[in-house]
Amino acid sequence: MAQIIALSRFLHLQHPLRVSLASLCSRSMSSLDTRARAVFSAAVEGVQPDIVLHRSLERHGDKLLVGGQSFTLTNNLYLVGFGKAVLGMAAEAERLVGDHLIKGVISVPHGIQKTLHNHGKENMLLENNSRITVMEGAKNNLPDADAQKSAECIRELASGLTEKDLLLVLISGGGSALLPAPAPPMSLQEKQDVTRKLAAAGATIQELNTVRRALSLLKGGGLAQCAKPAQVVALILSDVIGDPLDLIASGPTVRSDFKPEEVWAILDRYKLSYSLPSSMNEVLSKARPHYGSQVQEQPEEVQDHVLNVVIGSNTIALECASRKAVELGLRPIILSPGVCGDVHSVARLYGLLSRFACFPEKETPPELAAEILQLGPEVGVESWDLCRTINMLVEERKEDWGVTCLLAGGEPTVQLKGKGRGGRNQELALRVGLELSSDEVKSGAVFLSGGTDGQDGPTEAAGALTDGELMKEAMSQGLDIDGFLTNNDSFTFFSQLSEGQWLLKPGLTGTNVMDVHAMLLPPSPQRDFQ
Ligand SMILES: Nc1ncnc2c1ncn2[C@@H]1O[C@H](COP(=O)(O)OP(=O)(O)OP(=O)(O)O)[C@@H](O)[C@H]1O
Ligand SMILES: O=C(O)[C@H](O)CO
Repeated sequence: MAQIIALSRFLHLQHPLRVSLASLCSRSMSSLDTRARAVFSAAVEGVQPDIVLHRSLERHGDKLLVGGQSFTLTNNLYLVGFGKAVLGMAAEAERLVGDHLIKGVISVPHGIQKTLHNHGKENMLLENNSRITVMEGAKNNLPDADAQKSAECIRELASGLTEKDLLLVLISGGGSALLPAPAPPMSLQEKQDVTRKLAAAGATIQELNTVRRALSLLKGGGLAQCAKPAQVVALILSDVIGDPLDLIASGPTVRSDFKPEEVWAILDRYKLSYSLPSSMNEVLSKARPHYGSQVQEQPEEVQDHVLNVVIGSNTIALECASRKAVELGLRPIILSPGVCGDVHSVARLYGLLSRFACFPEKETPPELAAEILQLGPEVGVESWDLCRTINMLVEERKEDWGVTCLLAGGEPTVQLKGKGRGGRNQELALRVGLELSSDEVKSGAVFLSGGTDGQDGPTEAAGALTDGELMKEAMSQGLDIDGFLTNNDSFTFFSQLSEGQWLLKPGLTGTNVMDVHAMLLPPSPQRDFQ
C-alpha cells in the first residue's frame, strides 16, 4: 500500500498526465486515508446534537422516558439551553415533545443560525412557529452583554416555575460563555477580565470553570436552584475529558461544593490574587458550599429534583467510529477518550505505537513497550489502557488480523510561540507525520486528527491526515516542515502540501465532543515471523 501511495504521489506531482493517471489509481491510492476519513465522519455523525437527543429521549404518549426515569407531560414543559450545539438539540426536542412545550429560551453563539443555514443543516434550525426563543451572543466565545441578556431571560424563565412543571435544560460546550450571570456586586466586565487573564495564563478548563462557578449566580447548580420546585432534566453533550458534570459549561444544574481555598489556590497559581477587583473579593468571601455563590448552604436532598444525563461524549463518538471501522474491514482498538498533554508527547506516543504494531520481527523489544507505558501520565492515558492496547497489538501481530484502526480522543495542547495559522489537530498530524517518516522501517500507517466541531483553531479545517511519506513529499515540494512548526503554521503547511489534499475539511458539524484521532496500521510488509 505504501508503494502505491508513493507511486500515486509521484504521478500526482511529476507526470505531465498527472491528473488522469493519478485519478486512475486514486481508488487504491486512497484506500487507507479514505477509510480514516470515513471513520472520523462516523464519529462525528454519532454525536450530532439531534441524533444524541433523539437517542436519549423516549416518548410514549404523555410519558417521557429519560435516563431510566419517567416524567408525565401535561402541557407543563419548559426548555432552556446554552452552548454551541444546543440549537440542534432544541430543534429535535421540539420535534419530539413540542406539543407539550409552553416556552423555551436558548443562548447560542453569535451567527450560528446563519452559519448552519449556509451549511445546509436545516435539521438543526427551529421552525418559524417555534415556541423557543433563540438568543445569539458571546462573540468569539467570550461572555458579552448579549449573552448576559440571554442568561437573564433563562433565569427569569426558571425562577417562575412551579412543582407541576418540567424544565428541560440543554447543555453543551461553550455554555459557560453563553450563560454569564456575575454574582453582584461583580460586573460582567470584571468577571470577563478574570477569566480572560486565567485563560491567557494557561489555566485548564477545570481551573477556569472552578473559578467561574464561584463567581456566578447560575453556574455551580445555581440554575437548578432557581428552577426549584420544578423537576429539572439536564441533557448534556460533554466537551470535557472524563465528562465531569460539575465542570461542563460550569455545571449550572449540578450542586457544587464550593471550597474557597481551591479558588484562591488557582488564582495564586496564576499570580492573580493581588490584582483582583474588590467586588470579586467580596463575592468570594461571602460564598459558602452551596448552589451558586449567593445562596446559603443547602442540604444534599435539594438535588432530588434534578436529573443530569450525559447524552453525548467523546466515548460515544469513538464507539461509533469503532463500529464504522468494523464495517470497513478494520480491526478497531479504542485506546482512550482522555488524550491530553502537549502535542509533542502525544505525537511521540503515536510514533511509538505505530513502531510497536509494525515491528518487523517476531518479538517486539520490551524497551518499546516500556517507553510507551512511561509516556502514559504525560498524555492522560491510564496504564491499563496502554497495557490493553499493547496486548491487543501483540495478538493482532500473531494472528495477522489485517489493518488495525487505533482510535482515541481528547484535547491535546499546543504551546503557541509562532504567529502562523493552525490548530492542535493539524499540528499533531504534522508531528505524527514526522514520527512516521523517521522510522527506518516504514509502517505504512495513516494518521488522522480532527476536531469534532469541524474547526481546528482559527482555520477552516477540522484537522489533517498524514503518513510516513510526509517528509519526502514536503521536501520534494520545497516545504520546510521545521519552519512551519516553529511558527505554529500547520494550516499553511497542509494547505500548500499537495494542493491541500491532506487537510480534513468536513465544514462546521454543529456538535463538539473534543477531538478524534484514528491511526490505521497495516500489517508489517516484512511479516515473515508466522
Ligand atoms: N496557530 C496555531 N497552531 C496550533 N494551535 C493553535 C493555533 N492557534 C490556535 N491554536 C489552538 O487552537 C485552540 C483553540 O481552537 P478552537 O477554537 O478549535 O478550540 P476548542 O478548544 O476546540 O474550542 P471549543 O472547545 O470551544 O470548541 C487552542 O487550543 C489553541 O492553542
Ligand atoms: O463552556 C465551557 O465551560 C467549556 O466548553 C467546557 O464545557
